[in-house]
Amino acid sequence: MKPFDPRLLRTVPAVRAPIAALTAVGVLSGALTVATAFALSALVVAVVEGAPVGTPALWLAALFAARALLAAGSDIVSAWAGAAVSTRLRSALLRAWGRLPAERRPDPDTAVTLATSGATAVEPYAARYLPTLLTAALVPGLAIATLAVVDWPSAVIVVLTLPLLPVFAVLIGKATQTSTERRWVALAQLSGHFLDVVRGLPTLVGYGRAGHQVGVVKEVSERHRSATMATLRIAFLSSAALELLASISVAIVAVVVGLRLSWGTMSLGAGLVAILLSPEAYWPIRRVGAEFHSAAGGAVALDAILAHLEAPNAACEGALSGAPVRSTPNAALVEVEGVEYRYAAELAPVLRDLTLRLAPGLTVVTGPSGVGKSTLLELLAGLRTPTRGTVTAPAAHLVTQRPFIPAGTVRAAVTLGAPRPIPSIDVSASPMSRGMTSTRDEAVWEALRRVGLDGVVAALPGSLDAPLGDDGFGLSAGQRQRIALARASLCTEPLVLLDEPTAHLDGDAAEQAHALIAELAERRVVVAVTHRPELLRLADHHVHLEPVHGPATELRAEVRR
Ligand SMILES: Nc1ncnc2c1ncn2[C@@H]1O[C@H](COP(=O)(O)OP(=O)(O)OP(=O)(O)O)[C@@H](O)[C@H]1O
Repeated sequence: MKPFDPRLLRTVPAVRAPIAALTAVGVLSGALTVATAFALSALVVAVVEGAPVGTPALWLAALFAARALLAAGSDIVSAWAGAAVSTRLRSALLRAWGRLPAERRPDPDTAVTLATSGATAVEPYAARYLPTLLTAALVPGLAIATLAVVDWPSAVIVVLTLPLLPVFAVLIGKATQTSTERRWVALAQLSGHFLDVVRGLPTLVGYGRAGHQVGVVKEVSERHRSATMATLRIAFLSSAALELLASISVAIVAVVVGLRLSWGTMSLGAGLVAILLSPEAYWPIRRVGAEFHSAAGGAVALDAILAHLEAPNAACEGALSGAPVRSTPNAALVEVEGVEYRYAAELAPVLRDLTLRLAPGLTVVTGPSGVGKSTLLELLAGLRTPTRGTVTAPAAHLVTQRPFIPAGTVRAAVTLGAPRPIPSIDVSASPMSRGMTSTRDEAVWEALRRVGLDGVVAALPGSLDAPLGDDGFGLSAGQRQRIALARASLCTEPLVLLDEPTAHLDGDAAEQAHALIAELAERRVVVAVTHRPELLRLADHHVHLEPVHGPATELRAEVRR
């Protein structure tokens, strides 16, 4: 954990302006403090000597007002800067992960922690700690230089005692680093575990094991609590230690000034300025110590976030250096050349030495469970990178076994991923006229009609605007599949990949869906993994995968009808 990580300014250039503005505010406020010390001592001297107090009092009031205005302005700028930094880091992370193939993306626990609490934790680091650090590099110099002019012995005392503060701050910082890292690991475990529990809740409830998770979450939370308390203990102790050191140093200056005043070797004005100014030399460094503790979590999070933001570059370099990966032709050509795929280096390959050339039309992929059919679709979609060989494919639209349905309206679920505007389609055959308000809605109704869902949606309150819960809550498995197929019919990608698209459909619904798939295959390359003989009968090409030697899969047959 470095006190200052210049990668933040490099990777998120947008933060430079707010940090510079906050630093300028800090330095200006330091300069005003020096001026206030002079005005205050002039006022006291005037009172003691019975001189007119109007001018110094006016100056003092003006300086106090300016400092109050600056403090308010700095709060506003720092709140804005903090929010801007975390928002930009979050979107940079999501963009970077979106560009990566699935197997290079971080695991969901890490991703959730970094993009939520991680990015938020950087706020105090960027908005408070960094400006304070830069202010602390400038303001003590200003205070010491002024002291040297007004009263050089006081300046010497400050110069000799000031370095003790950073030395102690570094020693305490080392202890904080370990405890902060421990707290961060505990937080990642807590959120990861919580995510797993939420995901598996239906299964846990089904097996009567949900109650047990309460104890597990409690135990992980307890670990997080004790790690947080350890960090807070160090933070409070270190602040107290730095305060004590600074107070002793200021007391030394005050005692020496007092003695010299009593001996008559120093004027009252110079003595007052020395006593008022010397705390200003220590104050910014003490504040750095305090801010460091509130920003320590952010510094660790920032380190992890920047490592993730820099990783995609490394991945791109790997691709350019000749590793076999997917290439994207302009034509709708789909080729798989000598492909091997392993989920992890230590695991046996799932696919091995697979070579395919897929022509326009419907290709049906069959094979026993676990043979690697879904893996093949993910390779064709570019979500996975082959460990050996090449995949050449145009942009693809993938319908997975359990399609994702966003929370929102039926319209949003059907048009997810559809181009804007939706390409015009022939709706003359559509009997559905209710609720048609625009060309986009007409296309949505037509897509729903093709999968036999138009009647169901029209009967819903709000029809296309009917709300759907999280991940399509409220839809049956078959309706979810039909919405995904309707979505596929609106997409324009030249390659359509369907993983068991009609597994949950029977009778008429399956027949309608098969007809739609065959229709899609008239214009594009459609690859469907299925166990249904009805869909196989419609296929132009058939690819059968079989495990041959051990766990690896080889292509057993490619039959052209
Ligand atoms: N994330 C993963 N990590 C490790 N192994 C995996 C992972 N996902 C799948 N596998 C393994 O890869 C093999 C192929 O899985 P895949 O889902 O491609 O099979 P499939 O032919 O589509 O099966 P099904 O017909 O049951 O859907 C299986 O043995 C599976 O256990």
